Amino acid sequence: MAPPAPEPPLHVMLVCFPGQGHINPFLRLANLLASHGLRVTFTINLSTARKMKSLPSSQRRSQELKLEPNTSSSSHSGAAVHFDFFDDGHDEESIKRVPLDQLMTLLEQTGRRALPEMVRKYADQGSPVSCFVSNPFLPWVSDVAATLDIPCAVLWIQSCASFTTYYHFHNKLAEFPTPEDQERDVVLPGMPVMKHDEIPSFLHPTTPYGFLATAILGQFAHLDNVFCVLMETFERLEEEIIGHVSSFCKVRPVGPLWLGAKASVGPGDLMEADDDCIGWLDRQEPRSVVYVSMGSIVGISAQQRVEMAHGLMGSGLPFLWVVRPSHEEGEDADLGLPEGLGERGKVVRWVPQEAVLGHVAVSCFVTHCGWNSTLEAIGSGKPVVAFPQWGDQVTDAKFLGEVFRVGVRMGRGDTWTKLVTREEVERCLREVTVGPRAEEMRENAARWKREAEAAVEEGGSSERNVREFVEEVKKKSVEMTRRKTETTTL
Ligand SMILES: O=c1ccn([C@@H]2O[C@H](COP(=O)(O)OP(=O)(O)O[C@H]3O[C@H](CO)[C@@H](O)[C@H](O)[C@H]3O)[C@@H](O)[C@H]2O)c(=O)[nH]1
Repeated sequence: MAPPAPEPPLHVMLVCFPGQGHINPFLRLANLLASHGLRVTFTINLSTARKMKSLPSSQRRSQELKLEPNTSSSSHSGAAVHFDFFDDGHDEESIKRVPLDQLMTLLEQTGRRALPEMVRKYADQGSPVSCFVSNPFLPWVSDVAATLDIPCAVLWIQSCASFTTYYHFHNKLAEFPTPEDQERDVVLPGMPVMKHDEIPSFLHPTTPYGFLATAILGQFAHLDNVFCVLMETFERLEEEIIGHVSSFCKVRPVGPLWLGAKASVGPGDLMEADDDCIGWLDRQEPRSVVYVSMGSIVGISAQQRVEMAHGLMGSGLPFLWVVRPSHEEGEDADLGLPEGLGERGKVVRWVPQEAVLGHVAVSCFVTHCGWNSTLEAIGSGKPVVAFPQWGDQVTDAKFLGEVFRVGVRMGRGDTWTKLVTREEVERCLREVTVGPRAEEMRENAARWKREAEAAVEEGGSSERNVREFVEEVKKKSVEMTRRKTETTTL
């Protein structure tokens, strides 16, 4: 008699929002789950996927479309990361012109139709979807999952501090700044007191991005639909806050995903990296270079670029600066940087950031404090100059400076309109590199690096949480199959 056919691996479908800050942690989670023997389907809108795949395979970090998991075990037949895309009716160029609020609606309309079709397709292929992992900007995914009777988790890709702040705001559990009292402090359990410009700025009454608050808060209205919140953080980093959040919500800190996933993240970069930046770093003295990057979305004004340039030059330190024109200026606009800038520094449009931060030549990181960059700095043990612009970045900056104690904050208030002068840039750079607290910041950064590595090692808190999540998905899958069998036989 022929042996029974092997069971297909559990199948988890990750639904990602089209932004670099989302794609990176989602791809990292995809790799990680596949290394635990799951089949993972990474789903995103087609026009974004085209940009991800079009990158040259020679690029240092973004290798070719990665279909095999980073696993040493061969026992998980069929386990891998697969890609599947839903058509949003746009191409790579036209999607860039869709305003963010309209993009949200477009993704919901096209995604709501496409996901059930994909689920049917996989069931027909003998690889039914056992679990969805949704994105905080796509709260409707958990509705779709509920309609299909498939369990759904969410990957929260910002800090637990931001999570609890949004939660308390959504549920009206604390006092927040109001139009009448714009400078009110915010007091939340397990958190240091936050000033009005330290809460995620979308929650402030003066924000021009109210629709983003609505989108993010949508996740909290759907929290009952998800059986667990995977979080891109680690227990030691936000111990007290995670402890408090665990009293009202099932959270599993699984980060830093970039350290845990170990492998390259696949074809995630939406921009092409400079070919020579690592070679350039190799030619610099150890612990000498200032690395400057404002992530994938933030563009600083032309005037601010000039101040930054003079501040960098005035510091006398070599620098690697990732800078692009702002969205309003357009991709091809001239950066208008002062002459002589190239003598001590290298100006590029995109780098393989993990490799840059891990390079021995880099001494500190001037960052906008997106949560991915924050965790990449923490996991690389580099002190920071925090230059937040909006959203969770201002909260992350507070934690980097005052709680993790690995840096200083540059500029306060509305940095969109207020200029941070060249003198201020220089002063902050001096403070983190040679100032009286520089050594202490370096030691703290080195300690956080060790903590981050310990969290993702075998038996570490994040590694354990991933394993327990996989077990939970298995149990839920068995329950789901039993429920469906009972329904069919009735
Ligand atoms: O030259 C570069 C610049 C950036 N990166 C990567 O791009 C990602 C950027 O992510 P992040 O640091 O989080 O910044 P944003 O792209 O600005 O992220 C958005 O999404 C994040 C997650 O929700 C939020 O925390 C931020 O506030 C929001 O701006 C990181 O993984 C970086 O390693 C590169 O690889 N090369």
